[in-house]
Amino acid sequence: MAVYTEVADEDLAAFVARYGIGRLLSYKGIAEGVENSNFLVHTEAGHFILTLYEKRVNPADLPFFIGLMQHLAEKGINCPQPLEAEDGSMLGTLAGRPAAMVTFLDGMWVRRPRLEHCAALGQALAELHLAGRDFGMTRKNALDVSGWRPLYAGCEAEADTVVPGLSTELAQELTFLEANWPKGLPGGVIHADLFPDNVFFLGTELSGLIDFYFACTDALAYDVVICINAWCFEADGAFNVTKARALLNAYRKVRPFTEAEFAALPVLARGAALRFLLTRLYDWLRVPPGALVTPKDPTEYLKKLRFHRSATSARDYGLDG
Ligand SMILES: Nc1ncnc2c1ncn2[C@@H]1O[C@H](COP(=O)(O)OP(=O)(O)OP(=O)(O)O)[C@@H](O)[C@H]1O
Ligand SMILES: N[C@@H](CCO)C(=O)O
Repeated sequence: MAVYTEVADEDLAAFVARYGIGRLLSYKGIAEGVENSNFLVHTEAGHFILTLYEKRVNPADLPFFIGLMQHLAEKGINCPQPLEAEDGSMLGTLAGRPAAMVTFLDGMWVRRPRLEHCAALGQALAELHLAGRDFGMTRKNALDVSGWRPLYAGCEAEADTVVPGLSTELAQELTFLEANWPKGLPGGVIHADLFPDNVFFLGTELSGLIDFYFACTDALAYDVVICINAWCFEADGAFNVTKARALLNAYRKVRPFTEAEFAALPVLARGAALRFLLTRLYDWLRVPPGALVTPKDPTEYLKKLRFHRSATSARDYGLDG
C-alpha cells in the first residue's frame, strides 16, 4: 500500500478547489509505490494525481523535483506536469504534509520488458538528459559514491544474516569503488530510479516517465547503467546482452557516449548495483513486524554486482565501439 496519510473528504475538496479544475467528483488511494501517498483524483476537468510527500522526502528538495517536472514537460518529455494553484504555487499542504497535484499519464508499466521496450527506454532516457541540459537548478545525489559508506555502516553488522560473507564482500566492493569511481564524466540532470515501474507504455510505445523523487545532478552515464541493471537482467538473474545493446544503441543515437563514458561503463554499473543493493539491504534489515510493504530483494542486486565485476569493457554490454 502507499497511502500513509489519510485525508478527510472536505479537506481534499478544499485543496482541489485551489486549482481551477472544477469540482471534486471522486478519488481513491493508489496501492502502488512505497515512498509517498498517492491518490487518483477525478474532477470536472479530468483525472489528476495528488501526492502527499512522506517522511523520506526532504521538503527542501521539493522545489527541485517540481521545477524539474515542469521544465521537462515544457520541453516535450512525457512526464507529470505539476498544476499551478490559483495563487501561483505548485506546492501546498494537505493533512499536515507537503502536497502537489500533477497531470495523469495514460499507460501501464511492463512487468517483463522486451527488446523493443528496452530500446524505447534508451531513447527516452537520452531525450530526458538532453531536455535537462538547460534546467537551472541542481541537487546533489545523496546516494552517490560518498553516500554508500554510511549506508553500509548501517547494515554491516547484520549483512551476513542475509547472505553469509556479505559484509566482507560489500566492504571490499566499497573500497574498490571509492578508489576507482570515475570523475569528470558528462553530467546533468538524471532520473536515478528509472525502473520499469516508473515507465508507462501503451503497447510498445513509451507514454510516460514518472517518479522524479530521486532525480539529481550526476554523471549521465550513471543513469544509463541504473537502467541496464533494472531492465536487462532476466527473472532468473541472467544478463541479457541483446537487451543491453538495444538500450545503449537507442540511447547513443540521441546522445552519443564519450570515450570516457564508454570505458567507465563496467565500473559505473558496479556502483549502480551496489547503490540499490545497499538501500534494499538497509530496508530489508529494518522491516517492521506486520509491515504492509514488502521490501525488495537485496540479493537480486548482489547477483547483478557480481556480473559487473566480471565485465571488462563496454563489449560485455553489447557495444563494439
Ligand atoms: N502522473 C501519473 N499518472 C498516472 N499514474 C501515476 C502518476 N504518478 C503516479 N502514478 C501511479 O501511482 C503509483 C505510485 O507512484 P510513484 O511510483 O511516483 O510512487 P512512490 O511512492 O514515489 O513510489 P516508489 O516506491 O516507486 O518511489 C504508480 O505506480 C502509478 O500507478
Ligand atoms: N527502484 C528502487 C526502489 C524505490 O525507488 C528499487 O527497486 O530498489
